[in-house]
Amino acid sequence: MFEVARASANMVTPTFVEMPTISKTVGTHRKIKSAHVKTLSLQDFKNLETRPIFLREMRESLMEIGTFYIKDHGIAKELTANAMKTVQEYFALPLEEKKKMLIGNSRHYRGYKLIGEEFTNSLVDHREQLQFAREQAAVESFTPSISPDYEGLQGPNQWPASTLALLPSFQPRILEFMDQLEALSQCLMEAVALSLGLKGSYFRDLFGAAPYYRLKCAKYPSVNNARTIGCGAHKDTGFLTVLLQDMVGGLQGQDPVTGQWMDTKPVPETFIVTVGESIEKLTGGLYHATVHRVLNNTSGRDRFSIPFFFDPTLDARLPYSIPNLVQNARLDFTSDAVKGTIDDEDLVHGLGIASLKSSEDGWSNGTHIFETVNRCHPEVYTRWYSREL
Ligand SMILES: O=C(O)CCC(=O)C(=O)O
Ligand SMILES: [Fe+2]
Repeated sequence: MFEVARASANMVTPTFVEMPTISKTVGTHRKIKSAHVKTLSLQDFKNLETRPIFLREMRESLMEIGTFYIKDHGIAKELTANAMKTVQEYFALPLEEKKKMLIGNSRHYRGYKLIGEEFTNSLVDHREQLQFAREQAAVESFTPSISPDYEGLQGPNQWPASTLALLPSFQPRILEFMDQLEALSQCLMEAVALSLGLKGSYFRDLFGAAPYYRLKCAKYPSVNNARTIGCGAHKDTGFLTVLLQDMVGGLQGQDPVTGQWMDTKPVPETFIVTVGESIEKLTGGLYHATVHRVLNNTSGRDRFSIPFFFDPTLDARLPYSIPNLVQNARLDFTSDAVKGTIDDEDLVHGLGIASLKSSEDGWSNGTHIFETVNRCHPEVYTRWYSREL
């Protein structure tokens, strides 16, 4: 469906490209007037009077582009600024210090990754990375090549004592930021469910008590060499991504109709929200996972971003698609159930969640996530999971 473009050799600092107004139908449902990424206010979702408008805009954004900005999200400005600051301080540490936290040390795919060690579409991504996930005890019974691989993803993050001594607020700030992003993601998934005409708790039930999430902190150093790319073109693979970026710019999404790249400009006090391939699959393509990339950074300033990837619990089994989704018609979001004023049990379309969990018919979320992280960090697999162990 998409032509996945690569950075061209003469690519320079990105400038905003206003998309031409076009009207074209994609598949059976997608009518695009312009590839404009909307800004939605979470307060409009929380306010029952404005909720129907919010849901309409969310549905439209996810059908047409797959991305929107969220503002008034409830995460304090200071907390977000501190998270960004602590990430910048971490990346400024000497390489020897950062190497104490190498991702390869962790069976749970947590830690630091040097620049030039990740590839997307055979081109090296020009960024340093630091990975976290929910702080949990490891699965004690995990045995490589006997247990499902994905059980190995669960576990603690790396917190080297010397790093914590140098950056005392590092650990609490990261953990607090993940807690807040989890709460925001739960709320957004409730809105996604309602926007699809499902009951509000549809995904919450699917997500289980401990949704699996990952926080990726990235530094894209400013370089003179134009022949690299910050991060190659891809779709996120899971359910929901909530991304914080600084003011440098460089993130682009691909217009699903024209294939043109458009800048996802930094907007202060917002997060960028995208849905991934799992949602695209579950909705039978109704909701679109945006192809995106990060240009090579030649701005003269280092760029930092913090995407948060939110997915169901690792042992969840998911349906191949949600049956009976309304594909075309504009939904009427004014019913009492959508507005949260009555119990929304009656609103369920499709399969009951309980029957899915025990069913062998669905696909394994854990296996899907394991494949994703493993594609990005094969060195962890080689060290901890390979069959020769
Ligand atoms: O750094 C960014 O702005 C985007 C990164 C990204 O798309 C990813 O890591 O999946
Ligand atoms: Fe991405």
